[in-house]
Amino acid sequence: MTPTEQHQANRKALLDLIATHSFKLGDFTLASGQKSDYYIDCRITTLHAEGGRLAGLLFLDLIQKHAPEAEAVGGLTMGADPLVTATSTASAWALSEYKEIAAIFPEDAHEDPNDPDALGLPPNLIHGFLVRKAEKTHGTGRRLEGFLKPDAQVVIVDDVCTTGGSTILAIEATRAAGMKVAAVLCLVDREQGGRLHIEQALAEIPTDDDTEIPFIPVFTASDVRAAHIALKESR
Ligand SMILES: O=P(O)(O)OC[C@H]1O[C@H](OP(=O)(O)OP(=O)(O)O)[C@H](O)[C@@H]1O
Ligand SMILES: O=C(O)c1cc(=O)[nH]c(=O)[nH]1
Repeated sequence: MTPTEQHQANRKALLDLIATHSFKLGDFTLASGQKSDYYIDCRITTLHAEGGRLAGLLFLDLIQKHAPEAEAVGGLTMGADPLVTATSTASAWALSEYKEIAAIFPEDAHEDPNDPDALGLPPNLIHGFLVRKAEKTHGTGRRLEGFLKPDAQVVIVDDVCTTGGSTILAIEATRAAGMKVAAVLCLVDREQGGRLHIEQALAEIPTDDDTEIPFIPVFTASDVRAAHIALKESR
């Protein structure tokens, strides 16, 4: 399987897990206070062993593509917690796998687009940090826990985006701590305006080379609903 085929297979497997375990119909109140007749409880999937592995691999692929200089991934507790850990762990496994292969084939451990056997450069470790909803009033009193490095490029993640308010809080706290947001990833966009709010917030952040900071939702709520229906019909 090529890396692209593997990425697509991981995407499909993760979508099916979300559609099976996380999609619920009923009466729900959302974080924003809005009412909804459905809820996507992503934590069930991101805390599922295989769901966490797949989410980590997919987020790592997206970070390598859209924010290759990123040193860390972080987000607002607690929707982001399993995603942050899964992504940082996936990066450590990727590096350890690279080192194992490079030890066996040291002549391939280089970057050369003309050499089909070239392993490329070793993948970066992506560390993790979590943003508290409120600063701790004891201990270290920190708002951000884990990785913290002034001017480091980091990627913000969230499991669900409805109004985008939670993701924007994480972006603001991360910037207030002195780090640079290089991209924003979200597992499921509910298509209720959050995308626009996040993109507007990102557009206001000055970047060194005037490029736009990307917001990348992996799935939409419509994808999840369609997969839920398809899986139900196939049973
Ligand atoms: O786009 P928004 O309108 O901000 O809504 C999305 C947020 O809602 C959920 O978190 P919740 O506030 O339920 O808290 P939890 O993650 O601590 O459970 C979810 O994990 C997102 O972070
Ligand atoms: O907006 C929210 O609070 C929300 C919606 C949803 O589908 N899932 C979730 O975890 N939070």
